[in-house]
Amino acid sequence: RGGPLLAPGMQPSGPAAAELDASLEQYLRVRIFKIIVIGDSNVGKTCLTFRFCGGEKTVEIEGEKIKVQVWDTAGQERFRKSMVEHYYRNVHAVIFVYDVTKMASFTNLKMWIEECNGHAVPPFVPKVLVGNKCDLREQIQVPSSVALKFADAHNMLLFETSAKDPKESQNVESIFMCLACRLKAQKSLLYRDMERQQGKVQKLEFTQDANKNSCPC
Ligand SMILES: Nc1nc2c(ncn2[C@@H]2O[C@H](COP(=O)(O)OP(=O)(O)OP(=O)(O)O)[C@@H](O)[C@H]2O)c(=O)[nH]1
Repeated sequence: RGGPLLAPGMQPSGPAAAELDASLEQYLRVRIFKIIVIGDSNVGKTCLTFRFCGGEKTVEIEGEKIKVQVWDTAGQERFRKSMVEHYYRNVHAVIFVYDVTKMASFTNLKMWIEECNGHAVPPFVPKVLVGNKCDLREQIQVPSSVALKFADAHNMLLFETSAKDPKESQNVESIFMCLACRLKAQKSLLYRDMERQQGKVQKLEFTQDANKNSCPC
């Protein structure tokens, strides 16, 4: 990628060819995970996305490079209409965001979940709930206990964080890393399943695989 195109007869040989092969193989092997960020307008979706290295980052999990692509969506209806199909297409994970200082943004989550389900996002697609703006301690309207109950009921993990507080940047990072780990764990199960169908693996080892990925969450 990015290098000159070589005419037939000018192909590199020896170590140069091996290097080219290795980098091509590595390039082709990088899997891309698409994560979308959803929630009311002004809850901090764009700020959270930017905290995660401007929205795209290649991470290494268990020796495998994975490109995590975060799609920031618009909360306002008038901006969403034309784009919404595009956002949900082939999505690998979903992050629902609310503002801990705005109860309405929390109660509206039901509507966002319905929208997500309405776009046929399969149930196995991992979803997490993020309560943003925790730095505004005096203005908190959504108690953690209520959010946790909601997250449990919808089979999601809950993260409370702040996209503005630099001390929380590690926490923001761990939201995306957690999803990347889960996705990688899912994919390796898929690969094992395919190998099993081809008679290469005798038994599926779900627990062992999950442990191997040492997910931070
Ligand atoms: N105090 C505080 N303000 C935040 C935080 N995250 C975002 N903001 C502010 O909240 C406002 C909205 O942030 P955005 O990231 O644009 O929100 P959004 O959800 O992308 O909004 P839409 O694009 O309208 O859907 C901005 O003024 C941000 O500076 C946070 O963690 N703490």
